[in-house]
Amino acid sequence: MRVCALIVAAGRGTRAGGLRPKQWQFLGEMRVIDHSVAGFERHPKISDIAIVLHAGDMAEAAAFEARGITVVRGGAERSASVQAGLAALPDCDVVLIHDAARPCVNATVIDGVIEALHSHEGAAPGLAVTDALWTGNTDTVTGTQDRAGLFAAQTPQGFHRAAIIAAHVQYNGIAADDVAVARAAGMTVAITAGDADNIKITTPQDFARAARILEKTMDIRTGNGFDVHAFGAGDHVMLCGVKIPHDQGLVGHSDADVGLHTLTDAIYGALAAGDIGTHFPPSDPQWKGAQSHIFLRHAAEMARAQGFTLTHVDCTLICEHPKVGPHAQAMRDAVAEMIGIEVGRVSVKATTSERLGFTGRGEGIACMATATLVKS
Ligand SMILES: Nc1ccn([C@@H]2O[C@H](COP(=O)(O)OP(=O)(O)OP(=O)(O)O)[C@@H](O)[C@H]2O)c(=O)n1
Ligand SMILES: C[C@](O)(CO)[C@H](O)COP(=O)(O)O
Repeated sequence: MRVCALIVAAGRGTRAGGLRPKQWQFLGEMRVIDHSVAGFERHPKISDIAIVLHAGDMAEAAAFEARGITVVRGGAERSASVQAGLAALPDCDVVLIHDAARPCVNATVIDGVIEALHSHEGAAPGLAVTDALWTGNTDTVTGTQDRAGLFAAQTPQGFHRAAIIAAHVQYNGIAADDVAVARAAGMTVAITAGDADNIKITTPQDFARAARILEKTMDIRTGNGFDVHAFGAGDHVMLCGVKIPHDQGLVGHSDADVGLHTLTDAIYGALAAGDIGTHFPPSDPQWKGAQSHIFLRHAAEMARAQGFTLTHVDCTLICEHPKVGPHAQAMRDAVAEMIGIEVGRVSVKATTSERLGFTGRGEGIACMATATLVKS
């Protein structure tokens, strides 16, 4: 299932105040909209992102477009902005529609919506109302309201793409959200787990709340890895999961895939969880001749179990031969499959050492790698 995100940011933020609309104001180092977009950019299941901007903010479009994000001009009401975004959306099966004004969205909330869309036409996060509810005028309670069965609606609200486009076309009037539009068209919408931290910035006080939430929840880690294997007898080498015919092999306890070992160490490094030898000791005979994807999958699974999303890996192989370029795409595909992220987040490249040192003399292959992990 191909999943797109549509982030609406064309409102004027009148209730929040400030010199610029709320989505352009800063929360720490980044603007509100940047936090919201980053929540989807780093999510491994999101393939494309479109954002909707106000006509007066289109000067901001180029910076997003340079990152591969589709930008479209919004309308006077939120639902008009959503419709403009839906019309410009890249090809996908389902779309998650999110307020730019919700910068603290996390991967668990997004995952819940995506999961529910396998069995429902629509799905959106909600929080059961826990406070007592009153009706009132400005300073006096005029009545109470039963809270049973009431939910506070959040975004992202997810739908099968064709169905929500049709629902918006036939909707008359101004909708509170896309769930209202979907339900008016007869779609069923599942309620998934919302998060009290997934607040919408609406009033001036919400900026400080959102900043506290982001400070508390964001954990970004970078790990690096380095490994070397010597050439020995053989007729092929394994590099990043790809078998490459060569007049020598690489020597090692396992299949000696120097690329996968380095990537594995980069992930363990980001988790501060030792190195490949800690988890798969070379003294243990069960790993003799083992396929190295076992090690990389273990590291990626460990990251996931600790609540991290692997957002990017970058690996540089250092050798004179074999030539890596013709195999780089197959290597990227293989690594992406092993660690369960999009291939666009996997980089495999190579360099020579200009005939200097042990790699230059063709005695072995070295590799360095970086992995980025995010918990939000
Ligand atoms: N014509 C509009 C109105 C709203 N939005 C977006 O819809 C989200 C939720 O709307 P809301 O919080 O009501 O934002 P504003 O309309 O900007 O706020 P206000 O009502 O205070 O002016 C925001 O990300 C906002 O930018 C939009 O894209 N186009
Ligand atoms: C879509 C929404 O975020 C759901 O809670 C909300 O309805 C949009 O904002 P508004 O404050 O209701 O305009």
